[in-house]
Amino acid sequence: MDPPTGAAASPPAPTTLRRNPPRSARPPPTPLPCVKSKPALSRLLDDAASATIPPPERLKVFLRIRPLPERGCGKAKASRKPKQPGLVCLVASGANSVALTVPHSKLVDPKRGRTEVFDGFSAVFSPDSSQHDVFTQVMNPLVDEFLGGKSGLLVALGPTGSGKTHTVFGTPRNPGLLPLTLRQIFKGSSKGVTVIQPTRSFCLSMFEILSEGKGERILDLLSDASDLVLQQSTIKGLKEVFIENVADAESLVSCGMLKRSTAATNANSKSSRSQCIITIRAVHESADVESGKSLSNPVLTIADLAGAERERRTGNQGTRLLESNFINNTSMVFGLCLRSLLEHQKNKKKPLEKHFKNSMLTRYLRDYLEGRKKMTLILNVKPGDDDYLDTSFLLRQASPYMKIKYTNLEDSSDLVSQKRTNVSLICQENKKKRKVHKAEVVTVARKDDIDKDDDIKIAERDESRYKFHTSELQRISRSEEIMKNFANCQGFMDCFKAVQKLLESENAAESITKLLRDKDIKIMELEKKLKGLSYCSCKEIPTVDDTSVEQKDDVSSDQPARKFVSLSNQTDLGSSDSGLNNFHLAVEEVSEEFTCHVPERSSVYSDMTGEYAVGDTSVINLINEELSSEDSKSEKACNSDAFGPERNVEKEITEIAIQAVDKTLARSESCPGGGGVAHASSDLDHPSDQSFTENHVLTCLQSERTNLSPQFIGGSKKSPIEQCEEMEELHNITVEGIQHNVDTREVKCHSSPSYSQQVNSDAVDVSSSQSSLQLEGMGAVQQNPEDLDPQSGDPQSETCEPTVEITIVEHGSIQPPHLVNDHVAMHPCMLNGKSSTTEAPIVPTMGSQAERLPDETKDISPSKTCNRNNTRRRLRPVSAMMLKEFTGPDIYADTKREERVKPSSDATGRSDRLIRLLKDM
Ligand SMILES: Nc1ncnc2c1ncn2[C@@H]1O[C@H](COP(=O)(O)OP(=O)(O)OP(=O)(O)O)[C@@H](O)[C@H]1O
Repeated sequence: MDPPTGAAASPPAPTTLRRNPPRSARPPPTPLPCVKSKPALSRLLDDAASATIPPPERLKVFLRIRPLPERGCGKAKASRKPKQPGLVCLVASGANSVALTVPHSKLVDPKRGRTEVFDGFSAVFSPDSSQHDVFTQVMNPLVDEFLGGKSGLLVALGPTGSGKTHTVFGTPRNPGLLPLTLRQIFKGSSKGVTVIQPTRSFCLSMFEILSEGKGERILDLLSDASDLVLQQSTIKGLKEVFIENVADAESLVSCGMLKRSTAATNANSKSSRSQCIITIRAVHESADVESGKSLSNPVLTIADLAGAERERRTGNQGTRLLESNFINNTSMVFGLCLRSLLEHQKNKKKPLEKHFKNSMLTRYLRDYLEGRKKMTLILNVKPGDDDYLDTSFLLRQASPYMKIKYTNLEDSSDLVSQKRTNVSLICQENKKKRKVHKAEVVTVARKDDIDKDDDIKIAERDESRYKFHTSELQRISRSEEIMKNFANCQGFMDCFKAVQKLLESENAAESITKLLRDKDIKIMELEKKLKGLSYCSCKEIPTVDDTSVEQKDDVSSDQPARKFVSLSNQTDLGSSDSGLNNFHLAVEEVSEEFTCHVPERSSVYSDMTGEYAVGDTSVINLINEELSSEDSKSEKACNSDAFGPERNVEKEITEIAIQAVDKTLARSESCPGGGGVAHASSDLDHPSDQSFTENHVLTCLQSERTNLSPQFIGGSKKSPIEQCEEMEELHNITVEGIQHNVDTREVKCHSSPSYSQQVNSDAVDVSSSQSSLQLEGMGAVQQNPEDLDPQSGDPQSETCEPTVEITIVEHGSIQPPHLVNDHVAMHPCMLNGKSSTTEAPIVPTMGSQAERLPDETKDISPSKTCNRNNTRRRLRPVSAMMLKEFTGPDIYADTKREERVKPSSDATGRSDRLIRLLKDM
């Protein structure tokens, strides 16, 4: 055995001055006796108590200083030089203390050295201490307790290359603590106090915890089995080999050491890469018969931890570096557990942290790390200056562990009862914790599970809680997603609703707009009707105006004459009173219109400007003169007879108009532009023009008969209802008949020269015989085959004149043929010298049908289009007049309306006169 280490074996004292006293190396001051303060009785009791109750056992911490490495040790053989005395930083200053001196290379101020004394160790072994010395002081107490039935643990700590493996295992020549322990076990108690029962056997197991990537694994060093599983503090599947003698045991250990993971580093040629744990379990084959108690199975555990490594020193890379991390982490966790235990013992309020969970080693050694079993630490340090940091770190870290006390050591004699006691103690402690931390339900619940037997339940509970929280988190995240989607959908729905509302509002706006348009249209129609009514009420005979305008359309420059003609019609159909008034208004209107048209005509007909202006003005003057002279007569006649004088006024007005027009024409014939008459007649030569004119007139009648009716009837002084009925019947019948006749004639004019017979037959079918005669006469005159152009087949210009004349005369008065000629000649188209037969029919039809105008008047000068708007509605009364003149007697032939027919008899008379005129022509 090695000689016990002592002060003689320690290196020489450092030469550096101790400027700073050691912190905790000094023993605590002995309390001074206070005789006066305590009575004698109490002092006696204290002494007795101190004598009977030993102080609580503390954690034993031994310090072994390895000798300086020799030259050529490991990979660092070349780099390491033999240490010279005085180059060490750590020396044993006492049996229980060491002095750590800061090397000069580490000093900030080289002149100022600094030495730290670490005291309180159970023993300090100098570099020259033998293995036996270490075993005697470190391992014998543990072996004795083990053999006495108590479990114990020895852990070798220290940086790499500090001699841990050497201390534990040693060499064949210089065996370490484990071989010595085995020898001691089989030898028996060193002191001979306790004799091991022959019935007890021992089992040896050996395994290592090494890193596997970033994890850990347990490897059985005594078997070839696969990885072991750590459950609580028990390793499942660990092989335990019964050892019967020291040789077998040492053989097993030797085999295990061969399997241990080691590697060469810059710090150690055979550096341990794993935590190696050897357990010796004592197995009692029979119970203690005398005591009647089942003997416990103590376990003696020896752990050779891998030393902490500094990367700079080791130069590890790759796998070695991972191993270094694992080693350092395990060492750190081990130290944290001890520190936590120490803190907890110092301050009970501080919870015992569960750092043991962070590594397999600490989990396996939980009972020891939590102070329930005895543990002994042996710190291996290197004294060289180069190892100052490692040494200093270990001393600073592990020196406080010696303060750890064992107050709740388990009864090794009865493991079952000890376990129950432990459980009860832990439960009591947990109850206290529950009372203190009632509010912290979760933490308290977790603290309730300190009992190691409940670890499975804790794990299951944690797992269930984890699953529950995971499911809750998933549910919450799903709910959040749903809410987000719903929010998006809600926003989309809001947008959609807003769009729908917009569409609805747009639709409503459109419908309202349509309604407004309809209302506007209705309002405009009503306004038109109102204007028409007001116009009728003002002039009493609206047809007069229409007639006059129609003539104005035909010949714009002949408006004064047409006014008179219309006025004659008006007086013929209207009342005498209103007729006179309207006559004045018409005269004024004629004068105004004439004045307004003068520039237009002058611009268009430049060669006729002066004459026409003079002629028209003279006509107006003549009309005014005649009106002024005849005004008084008309008023008297109107007052005397409601209907009779109307005829007189009509005749008078007609005569006045004829006279005025005659005068005008007489003047115009004398002018150079008078040739326009013949020219105009030539434009109307074509029979189709006649038919076209009539056709348009009838078309106007069809389209505007509702408007014509009140106007037309308004002049007959009938009740509104009667007038409406009469006019409706009149137009419904006459329009169809005349339309048919005119269409027939139009066709006949272009197709066959014998069309007159057909026309006659149609006329007989539709209208009365009288009207048929008129139509026949017209047709005979218009479409006499003899009058047709021999070349083109078209009727010559002369044949058209009566037709035009008839049209004008039928308006209410008999007019001389020259008036008609003049009427036609005044048409701008004629005056422009356009002799095209296709343009001639435009004269009466320009305003009758707006739809035909664009096609039919493309070649018409702009001056012609100026009057189109006015000519539209002013042809209607003319047609109406014609209808009344030609069809009135036939329509009113009904016996029930004999009285109504009476007024039409006058028209019949006029028709007769018209026919006679035609015949005369
Ligand atoms: N007290 C001692 N007397 C003689 N040699 C020693 C002593 N301590 C250690 N050694 C030698 O130092 C070298 C390293 O020792 P050891 O392998 O035991 O260190 P270690 O702390 O186990 O290192 P690691 O943690 O890397 O395994 C070994 O060759 C060993 O023989």
